[in-house]
Amino acid sequence: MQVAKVIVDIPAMQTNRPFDYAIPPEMNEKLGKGMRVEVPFNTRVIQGFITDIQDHSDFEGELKEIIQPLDIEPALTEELIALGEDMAEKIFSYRIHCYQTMLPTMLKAKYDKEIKIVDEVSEDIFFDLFHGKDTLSWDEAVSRGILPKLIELKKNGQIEVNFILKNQAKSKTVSVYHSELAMDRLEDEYHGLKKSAKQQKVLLEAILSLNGTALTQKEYKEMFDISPQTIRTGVEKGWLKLSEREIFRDPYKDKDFKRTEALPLSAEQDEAFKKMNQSLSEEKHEVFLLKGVTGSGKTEVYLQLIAEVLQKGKTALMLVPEIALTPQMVHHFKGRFGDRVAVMHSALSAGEKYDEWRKIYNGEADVVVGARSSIFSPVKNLGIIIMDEEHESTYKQDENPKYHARNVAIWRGEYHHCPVVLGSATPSLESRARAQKKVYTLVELKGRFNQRALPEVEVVDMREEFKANNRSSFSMVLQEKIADRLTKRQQIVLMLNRRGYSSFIMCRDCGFVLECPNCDISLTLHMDSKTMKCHYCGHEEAIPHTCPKCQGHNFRYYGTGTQKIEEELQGLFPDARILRMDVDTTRKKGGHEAILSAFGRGEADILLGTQMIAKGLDFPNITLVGVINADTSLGLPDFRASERTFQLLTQVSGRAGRADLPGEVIVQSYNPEHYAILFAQQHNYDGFYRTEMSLRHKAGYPPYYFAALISVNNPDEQKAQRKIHEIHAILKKQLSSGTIILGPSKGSIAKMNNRYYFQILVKYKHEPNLHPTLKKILDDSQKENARGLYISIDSEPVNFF
Ligand SMILES: Nc1ncnc2c1ncn2[C@@H]1O[C@H](COP(=O)(O)OP(=O)(O)OP(=O)(O)O)[C@@H](O)[C@H]1O
Ligand SMILES: [Zn+2]
Ligand SMILES: [Zn+2]
Repeated sequence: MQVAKVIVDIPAMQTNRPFDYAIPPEMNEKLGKGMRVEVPFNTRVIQGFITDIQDHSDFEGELKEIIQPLDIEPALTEELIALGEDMAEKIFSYRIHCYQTMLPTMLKAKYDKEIKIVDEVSEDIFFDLFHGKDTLSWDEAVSRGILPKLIELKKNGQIEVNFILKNQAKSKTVSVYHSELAMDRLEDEYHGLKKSAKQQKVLLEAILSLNGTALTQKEYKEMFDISPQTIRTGVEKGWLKLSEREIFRDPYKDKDFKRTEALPLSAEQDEAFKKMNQSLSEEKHEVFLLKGVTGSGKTEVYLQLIAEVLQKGKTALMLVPEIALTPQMVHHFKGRFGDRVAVMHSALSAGEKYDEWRKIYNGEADVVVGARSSIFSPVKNLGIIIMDEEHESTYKQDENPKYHARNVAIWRGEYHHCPVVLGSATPSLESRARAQKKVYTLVELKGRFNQRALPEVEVVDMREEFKANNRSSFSMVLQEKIADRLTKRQQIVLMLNRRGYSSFIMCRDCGFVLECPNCDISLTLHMDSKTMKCHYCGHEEAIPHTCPKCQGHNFRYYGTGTQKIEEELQGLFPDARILRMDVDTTRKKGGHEAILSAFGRGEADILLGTQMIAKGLDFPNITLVGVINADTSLGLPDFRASERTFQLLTQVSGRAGRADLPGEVIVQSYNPEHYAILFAQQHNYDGFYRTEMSLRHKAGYPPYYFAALISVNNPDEQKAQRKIHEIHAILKKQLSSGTIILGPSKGSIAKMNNRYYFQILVKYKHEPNLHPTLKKILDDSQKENARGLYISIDSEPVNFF
């Protein structure tokens, strides 16, 4: 009898191990590891993943039988099965959660499926199994009990399974407006307008700058503040044409990518390349920290390493922070490797993501470029894993399973005996410290490509500006430099640092601040929708006109949003063409790309945005970068605040002067003597690293200590509190004296979605007892879990107090 080990879909400690199921005789030799199956569990029928197949079971009682397979080929590779097992253990997660995270949404959803013949089959099969048709519905195959036969056919590559999208027939389009008029015709219209036709002027300017690009009404509103009414006027006057645009569209699908060839490497690039290529040819697992200043040409080194890997018939995984999946990045990879590249980005629909996943699964793509979750791509025969901007906190998933893509990358690199390259101009302290200890191999690119100079950085003391009666958000020197670049027709990037920063309103009379009724935070003001929103639970309400507490009418609006800054900037420079990039203007699919491409084409003089503009941009004409407020991220109650600020300033400064024209950076600050700002000014990563390390050492923070954050939440504040004290007592008893237990304290947000949060932070250097103790706590709390008490453990918290 064949026995399948199955991880069932019940996320609980007791079920966090494989259960044995008998494989019914007709499915003998057909089922395989990684396939999903339906199994009976207690009185229910649930799904599960087969993790192994054996010929006996140690289970004493009578084994239940597998009901039916849910796949006709494995959804998970053997590698991913093993990875999920290790991962669950390390991060205190459930194996079922880890496995589910690895799969594209499409596979998990309840779509109708059909089986299609894709290669020649025998007459018997065609007539008996498929009843003389090319396709067969999944449900029919199940009810006729022929899945085992189909598994065989799938193995031979004769059939494939397709999802039937219910809404496929429905149009997935939105209305967009574009202009088909020639430039000079539009110019004529523009000059023919009456002085009073202000809105129409704005519209024509926008149309001119868009150069035929089609936008939705909403995009017009958000990018240019043009009302739907004005759009209608534009249509009536024949300036704009209405058409339909697909919403779910792979923005890169129809593009032709110009093929590029490998560029001759600089001496420094070549040296770095050779070092890493060494472990490629030795098929050795080694983790490299590629520390290369902004503009040093890391991308070309990545491309050439990947080319080597492909030459050897292997595959490559290239991770980038989501936001860096710009057309530029995609161009680099598609341009060099063509159709062999699968790009996984959030702009794809579930169906398109599944298509890319399948391309990878079937080995039709051998280079995968994608954000965090693509670290689980089912690539076989990996030759290299590269993680660009390795310091980015988006590589850590905040929700369960709380994994860090860097750790997963290293695990997979070990599995495949291949190198892992962590690249950054501003490596995380953790990685830099590991390189120091020779756990990682440090490879450096110290200069910019072509010996271009790093930009000159000037720090402006905003307290002095205030004293000198300058109430504007822009210092005098920044205003001068902007004016200068505008006349020289060079481009400017302005960053508003809004980390941990939001707009809210306060009553001037009594100090009342509007808070979320469900959470313990103030509501954020959104001018575009004219509402107050909670960023945690989504609660939304109208902007109040009277104070609920004192009935006053004098509200003060706090938090200078990008929108307000834009208005101020436009006031100072009425002729400047400004593109704004923030959460509001990029929310929709492709918004990010549209803005950046427009800027790249020179359709605007100034790109004004939040920290999302700091990364990856490589535009030759940017000669001035301004940071409007360097300090907001310093004030955060987060031990990484200085590190984040240093990284952000260094990254954004790095956008200036990347080509022939030299760059300049103006950093405005109220703490101009802060070391994070000074080291960023001097482009002195090593100095920052040393200073910050000694501070972390004194304070007992990572990377000197490891940390684990245990958090408890319950709708009843007292229950949650009681539990956290219980846990505290256990930890005190079990852990050694060298380990620091902080708390219990209220969560960083004490109340979220009507649940109360309490937490304990454990800091340790070597604590063999921690893992078993925490596992036991989780185990014992299972029964309570059912009553709405949640315990969660983050083994590598990114944010804590
Ligand atoms: N070998 C080369 N030959 C010609 N141009 C190169 C070469 N290497 C890099 N460049 C050019 O130098 C510029 C900077 O390179 P790249 O964008 O890769 O920098 P980076 O190290 O990724 O910087 P950042 O960390 O700021 O993103 C790019 O315009 C790139 O095209
Ligand atoms: Zn809320
Ligand atoms: Zn009031």
